[in-house]
Amino acid sequence: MAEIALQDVEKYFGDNYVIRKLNLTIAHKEFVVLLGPSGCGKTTTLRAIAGLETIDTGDIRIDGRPVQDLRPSDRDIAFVFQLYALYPHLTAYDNIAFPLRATRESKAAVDAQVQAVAKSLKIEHLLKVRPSALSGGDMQRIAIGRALVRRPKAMLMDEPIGSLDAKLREDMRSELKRLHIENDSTTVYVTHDQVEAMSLADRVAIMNDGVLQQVGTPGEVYQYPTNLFVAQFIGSPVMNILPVAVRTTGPGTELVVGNNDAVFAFSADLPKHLSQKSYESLMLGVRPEGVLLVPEETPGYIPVKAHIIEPLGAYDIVDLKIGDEYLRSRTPSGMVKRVGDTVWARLDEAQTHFFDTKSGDSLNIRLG
Ligand SMILES: Nc1ncnc2c1ncn2[C@@H]1O[C@H](COP(=O)(O)OP(=O)(O)OP(=O)(O)O)[C@@H](O)[C@H]1O
Repeated sequence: MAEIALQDVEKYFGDNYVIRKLNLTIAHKEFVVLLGPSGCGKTTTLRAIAGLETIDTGDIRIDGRPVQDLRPSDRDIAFVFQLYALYPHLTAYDNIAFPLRATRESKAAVDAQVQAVAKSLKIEHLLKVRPSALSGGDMQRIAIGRALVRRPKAMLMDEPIGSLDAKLREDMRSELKRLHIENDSTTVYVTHDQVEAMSLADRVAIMNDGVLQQVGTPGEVYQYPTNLFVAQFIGSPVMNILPVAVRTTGPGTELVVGNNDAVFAFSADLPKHLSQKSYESLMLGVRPEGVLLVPEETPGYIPVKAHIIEPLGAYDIVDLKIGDEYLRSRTPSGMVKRVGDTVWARLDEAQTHFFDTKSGDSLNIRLG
């Protein structure tokens, strides 16, 4: 069992808060990713759980037991850093076996555990090698092996694959996922890479400026972002955000962009209170896949001009210019032939979001 609970946790460095009123419970066996831009307090949160950093107020509990007064070594938690922190003079085998030295287990028992971890990480052939002769990916496998060998209740990982090249990062992502399934240890993982977060996490906890913004499954944070920050931090290319006004018509509603530069028809009725909001107070959010394009004039679609086309192989990203605003659309590759071409656009109502401009909060209007 290892449930990690943070309650009203706050941390200050001097007068600046780094973590503010953080409430987050990581369930037994859960894989939670702390995601956010550089400096938002992710590492400090992780170090506080590990006991490497004190907190100013609040409570951190592991399996219900307050741990603030426990030393890091008494918390039964393993830590993997971005930089491998291996002992250069020891072989991979001895690096992995290192945490078991203090346990006074027999040589045979230590060997069995090291071999089991090496097998699971597919590094049996590297055990006699010293770190200086290993690639970055292999060094990180050894560092993970050293963390796993103790069978800790919980694993804390701080950007463990951040320094690897793109291909290796992808391989390691799948391996980390498999290892988590095999080992079942509660995992808290820090990254600023949203793709990594989405692919690994049971739940993603998004932080900004020391404040937890939203916690949810990758699907929840992608589909129902709680505010403009989350909406634009999750997803690539980023969600389109533009000021709009809502106009009620006979059969439905219209969304007006700019000075009548584009008027998108909505078949669904939008809540009446939206039409009272002005351009300054209402933001439309729609992901590029929610901006639907067709090459020919079609009822329900409005004409727009292609401004930039980015061919990405599997699909294209097409920027449309609407007055002073831009709207990005994800389209089948080659559908829009040339920059300057007129194409026809409509918004997928089910994929639209509305935000209050001032607070940035989602108005929680779900259509479709
Ligand atoms: N020991 C310290 N003394 C003073 N300020 C600190 C200390 N450690 C961290 N900070 C500051 O606290 C803030 C949060 O740092 P933290 O490392 O937790 O952020 P992060 O989200 O993990 O960022 P990164 O991804 O860049 O590591 C930063 O502004 C950082 O400069």
